[in-house]
Amino acid sequence: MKNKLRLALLQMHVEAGYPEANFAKLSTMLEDAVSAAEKPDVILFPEMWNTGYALTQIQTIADKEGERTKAFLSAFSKMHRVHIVGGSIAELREDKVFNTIYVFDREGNVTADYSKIHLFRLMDEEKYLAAGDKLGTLEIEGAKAGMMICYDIRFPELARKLALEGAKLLFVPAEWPHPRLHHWRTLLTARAIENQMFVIACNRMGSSGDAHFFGHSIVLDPWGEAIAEAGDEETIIYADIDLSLVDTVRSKIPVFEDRRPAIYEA
Ligand SMILES: NC(=O)CCC(=O)C(=O)O
Repeated sequence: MKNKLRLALLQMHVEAGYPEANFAKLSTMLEDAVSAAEKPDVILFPEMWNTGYALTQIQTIADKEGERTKAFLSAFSKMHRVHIVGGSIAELREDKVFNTIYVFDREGNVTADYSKIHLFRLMDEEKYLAAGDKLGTLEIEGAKAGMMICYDIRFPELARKLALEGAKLLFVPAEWPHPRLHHWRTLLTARAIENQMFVIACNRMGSSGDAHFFGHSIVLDPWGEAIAEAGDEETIIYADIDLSLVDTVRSKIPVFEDRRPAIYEA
């Protein structure tokens, strides 16, 4: 297992309803990320980056079976020998639209996928999107990791399940708007502390209609300390992490040995 990983989080503006503009923007930011003095091992970007929340048009603009996204990101990851946790896209599968992450390894293979399982009613997701029904697990350089999408972070039992399955990192693409910056930071920090794992969360920035997205993409270590955090501008943030810190924290405060699930789990 490779313990040291360099992460890049692409905090981008998303043009709601304009996949062409979003593919072009992502392409530019991806090129910037791999041109950095020290190339990243893993790249993450925001939720629904291809369409944004243009939900009334989503059936026509969603990516059919994710084919366009997979062709684009597979070619990029292979060319630049980089892992990609592909934000999430609106993906048309049969007649339903899912909010789906695809993961690519350094050879351009799709190694995992996850469709958001908790739909966020405040943004009308349940009216236009279908929910996934399986856990999001992946491996990066031999390390187990988990995926959750945005609203999913309000469900601590999901993050705990991923940690119990061995995840040392948790990837979270998001489109999380004002006024809930305090919730964003607090929930992500809690997931990192309680599960003693790295949390890597990439939010979009900018506005779409009445929704204003604050960015604040963040990388938290297993102590819950922010080791990189963006402001509200369009930017790329980088973080160098050492996965051995997960074992160090878990041996100092052995939460996973001390659990008493027989008392509090149904
Ligand atoms: N796209 C989302 O799931 C937004 C979640 C959110 O804003 C929240 O407060 O939860």
